[in-house]
Amino acid sequence: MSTYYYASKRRLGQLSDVEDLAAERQPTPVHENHASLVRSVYQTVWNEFCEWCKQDFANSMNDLGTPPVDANTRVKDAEDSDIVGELGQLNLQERELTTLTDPHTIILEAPFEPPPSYDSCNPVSNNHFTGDDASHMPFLPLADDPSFDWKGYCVNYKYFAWQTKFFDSNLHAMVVEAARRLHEQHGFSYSQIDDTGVLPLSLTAGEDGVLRTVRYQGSSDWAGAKSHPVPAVPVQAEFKELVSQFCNSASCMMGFCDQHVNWFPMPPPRPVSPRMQSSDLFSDIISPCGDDCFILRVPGNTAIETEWTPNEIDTFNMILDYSPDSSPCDLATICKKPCFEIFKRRRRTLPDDNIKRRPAENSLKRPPRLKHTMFNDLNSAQFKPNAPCHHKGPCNLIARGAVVAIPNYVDVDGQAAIALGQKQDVPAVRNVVRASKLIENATRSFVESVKQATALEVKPGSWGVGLFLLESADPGELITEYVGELVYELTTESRDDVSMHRQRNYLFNLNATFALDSEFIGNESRYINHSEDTPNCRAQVMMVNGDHRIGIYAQTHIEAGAELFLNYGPEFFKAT
Ligand SMILES: C[S@@+](CC[C@H](N)C(=O)[O-])C[C@H]1O[C@@H](n2cnc3c(N)ncnc32)[C@H](O)[C@@H]1O
Repeated sequence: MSTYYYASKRRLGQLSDVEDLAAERQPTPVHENHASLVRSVYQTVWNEFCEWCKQDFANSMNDLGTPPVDANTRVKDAEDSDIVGELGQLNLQERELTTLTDPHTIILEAPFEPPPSYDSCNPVSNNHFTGDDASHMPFLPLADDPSFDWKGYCVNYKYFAWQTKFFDSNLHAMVVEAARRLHEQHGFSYSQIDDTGVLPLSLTAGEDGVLRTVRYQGSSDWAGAKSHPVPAVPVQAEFKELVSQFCNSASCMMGFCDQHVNWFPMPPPRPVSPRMQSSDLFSDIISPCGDDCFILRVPGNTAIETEWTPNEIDTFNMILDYSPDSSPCDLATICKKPCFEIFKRRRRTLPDDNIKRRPAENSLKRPPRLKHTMFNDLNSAQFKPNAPCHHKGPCNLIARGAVVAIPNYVDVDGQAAIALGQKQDVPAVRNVVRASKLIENATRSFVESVKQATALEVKPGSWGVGLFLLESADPGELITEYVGELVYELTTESRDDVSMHRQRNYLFNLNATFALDSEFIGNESRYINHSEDTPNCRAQVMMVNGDHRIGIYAQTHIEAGAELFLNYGPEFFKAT
């Protein structure tokens, strides 16, 4: 039996609605079912798009070409006419050919030397957040270098870039146009279209649904690419997504800033298998966490237990999924439950028989290794967020620069944390306002200092390229800021492999989580070479408005024209 569909602005919702309309409206083409109508519309759109593509391509090619040679045009001089005769297509009408020489052969004495390897680096003025690029491998670096351990390098990555989703703007445009027609002309809802499973991209599914990303459709001139369907995403979801694009650093003034907004969200943490059986948990405890500590309540204890709500149980189970070997004392604090109850529940949830004790490191993974090739602020072990600066004029090592953390958490002394919940408290709010003012001033002070920092020159130095001062600097003076990509641990490891091989490294260790890499983007500070004995600069990590930033300061008086040196630290040149 065939089903009839009708061209209607009305949203059909259910297929049965269609039959109710049969008496009122003229039937349009006959189809077997929803899927075949979707297929037919998509086919039409596809054909239209391909036709347009051919035409568009032909137009583009015509735009590139010179006007066709006019058969009546006379080529003026004999030399030119010879060439026209020989090359046929070449239009020399407009060209001035002055000299022509006979072709000759150049015999090379020796093959070309391979060009020296070089580092390209895009100039930037502030840090860019990259995070972790170790999940997919964009390309195999040094693929033509047999001495590069590419197998070792691949271990750093989960998969190749071409295994990730590919965004095809043409396909996207066709799917959107087919959806628009199905919705507007045939009354399909977007989820009905999805349910047929015919279109190659889902319209509504989660973050990747085509309707969510409809604004990325590209700049195609095809008429279909310009007619967007009404987004099916609920307003709240759309709003939530939009808000998430704003910088989550309360003190950052930039919309869509690439340092704070995570455009490529980190994958969620992966569940971890427990390695410790119940008895192992005792070995880490130095002293009981309180009267309810599990080490005081031996098995068989009959103490009355508290009631656990389903929500509390869910939270506990979720924490166990990701951190199954945490001590019951810690979990007691997190879950706000007596420690011995945590211990008992853990034993029930993760029975000892199911726990395989095994070595900490997965044997498939490369063992962790020391990062030898990162330099850092030599005082980083004592790193404390610097206090807000109250001084006038630029920041330097003596008038220590600017500040601290997110304004909502900082009081005027840069010490006491003010909980967000206390914002209604007037003195606290006043402090917050004053603190934000200080932070604003201090940030400006640091940024201005960097802008006004000393003039520099990059040229061949003591080791490859070096950085030179063009005017003198006094001790403590800010010379420049070290900027680059903020990368996570895994990315640091993968980039380290390439750096080690090329023996050129631009990674600056910021803290346990982040490093700054100026291999691909950075400024002139990436060229500062190392000197263990006579460094004339020093690097210092500072908190500026909630971000780690690295100031490069003069350590001694430096004369104009001198090359700058940092002490990279004892680990940098150690071989693995
Ligand atoms: C941050 S970069 C400095 C700029 C580098 N000279 C260049 O040409 O791009 C660090 C790299 O410079 C080289 N380098 C710097 N100081 C050195 C030194 N004292 N001895 C040997 N190599 C040094 C090493 O290759 C090191 O990995």
